[in-house]
Amino acid sequence: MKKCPFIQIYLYNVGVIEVNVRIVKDYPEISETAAQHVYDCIQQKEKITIGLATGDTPLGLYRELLRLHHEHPLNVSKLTTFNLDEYVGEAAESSCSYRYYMNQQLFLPLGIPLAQTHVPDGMAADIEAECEQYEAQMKAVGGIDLQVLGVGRNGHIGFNEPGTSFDSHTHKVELSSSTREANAKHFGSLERVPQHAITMGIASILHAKEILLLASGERKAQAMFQLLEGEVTNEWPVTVLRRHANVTVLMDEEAASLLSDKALDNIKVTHR
Ligand SMILES: O=P(O)(O)OC[C@H]1O[C@](O)(CO)[C@@H](O)[C@@H]1O
Repeated sequence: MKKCPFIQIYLYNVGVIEVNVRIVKDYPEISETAAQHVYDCIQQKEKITIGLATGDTPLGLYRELLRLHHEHPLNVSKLTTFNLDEYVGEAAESSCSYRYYMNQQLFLPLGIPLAQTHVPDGMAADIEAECEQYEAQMKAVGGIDLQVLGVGRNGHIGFNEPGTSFDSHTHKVELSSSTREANAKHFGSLERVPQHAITMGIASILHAKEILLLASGERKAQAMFQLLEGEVTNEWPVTVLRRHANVTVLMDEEAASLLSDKALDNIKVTHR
């Protein structure tokens, strides 16, 4: 991987916390950097479990990862994946489901056997049992090595909306109206967006050994400000990442646009 500035922010008013932050120019650079990191992690390990996200943000990562894979094929037999979330009531065949998204955007072109991929089953007759089983499956493979995350405008991670307990595990959630509105474009209308989803909980996410959060665009600037300069609070679920020992936040200049001079003064630039 080419050497890139690796920036650490120390916010002294909340004790010394270390969040690795990389501010790159724009979305294509986020995608390339993230894909290279994921590719390298897969290459380096004998066996790896990766947590994956949906939404618009990781699309570039998946595209770039496939490009790298086509240049120098990955051994996908050592890869297991777990997705963060799924809509309740959307079948795998529905073009609005996250299973469908993952199959199209990554799994089928990558050639990974689908049995090695996991997405919560939004059609399960017993959603609670499905949530428990999903947690058990993650545990059975030894947990997630690298979790890729996006972030909602309101700071949600996975589908953990503001107010979600930091102790939560995989569970059923009611989606906030802002999240449903943000995702309405994929369903054709707001009415068609499911009211509920299954999501890994915040404790499930924090259990990952490493977390890579991607944030692009001005829409994410407030969440980035809260993450790096606000209080750790479940009103902004993303802020919980400050409690994790190995988080990298990869954002573009627009997503970094609300960071204060004080925070930027505390940035130390090092190199990988
Ligand atoms: O990447 P986007 O489309 O901005 O979405 C951000 C977040 O919102 C979700 O799509 C859920 O609304 C998450 O899966 C994602 O991390």
